[in-house]
Amino acid sequence: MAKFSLPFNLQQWIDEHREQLKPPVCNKQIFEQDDYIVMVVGGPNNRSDFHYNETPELFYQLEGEMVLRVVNEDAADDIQKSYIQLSEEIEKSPSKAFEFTDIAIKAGEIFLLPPKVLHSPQRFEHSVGLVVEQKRAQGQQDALFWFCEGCKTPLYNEQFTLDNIETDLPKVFSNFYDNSQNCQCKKCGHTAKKS
Ligand SMILES: N/C(C(=O)O)=C(/C=C\C=O)C(=O)O
Ligand SMILES: [Fe+2]
Repeated sequence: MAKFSLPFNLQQWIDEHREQLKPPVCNKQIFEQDDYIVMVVGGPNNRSDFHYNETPELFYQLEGEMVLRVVNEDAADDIQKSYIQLSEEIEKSPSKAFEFTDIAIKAGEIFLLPPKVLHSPQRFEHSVGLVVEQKRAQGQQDALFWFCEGCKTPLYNEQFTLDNIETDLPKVFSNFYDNSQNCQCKKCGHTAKKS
């Protein structure tokens, strides 16, 4: 027989787990069963990366406000690009600056991010949101990208298999920050700092 947890009070769950929503990502999964990845995410988080996800992400902001910074290289461009397309473009034009748009998501608002749109969640103090993602299919890979804060050109990216959404992202953060060559912009010399 399938195992499932009985309905519970989400606000009470949040109140009991608030202290566990810690940077850099501040996320905690609320179900063990993993057909969907359902997370509560607090703030302030500490993220300068952009997430590439082959599947959609649903954001429902419960308390306070967050900003989802998305990459829009060029308004006329299709922003749902595969990892291969993105990395080929970066290889072809490594000094091309990317552009970003900030999407504010306020308490009570819901937002569905399409697959393959590079996004960087910026979460503020005293904010809490619910995020729902799909369990990744076999062979499907996520990636994290960093762009120079000075000249907006690509600094580093890494593909990875997402098995555990609480622990897999910080491992890639370390791969980026622990190598000073990744963090130094070859175009303008600005260095990304872990805050
Ligand atoms: N939506 C994400 C994301 O990284 O894509 C968040 C956090 C953890 C999930 O991976 C977020 O919204 O803060
Ligand atoms: Fe994401």
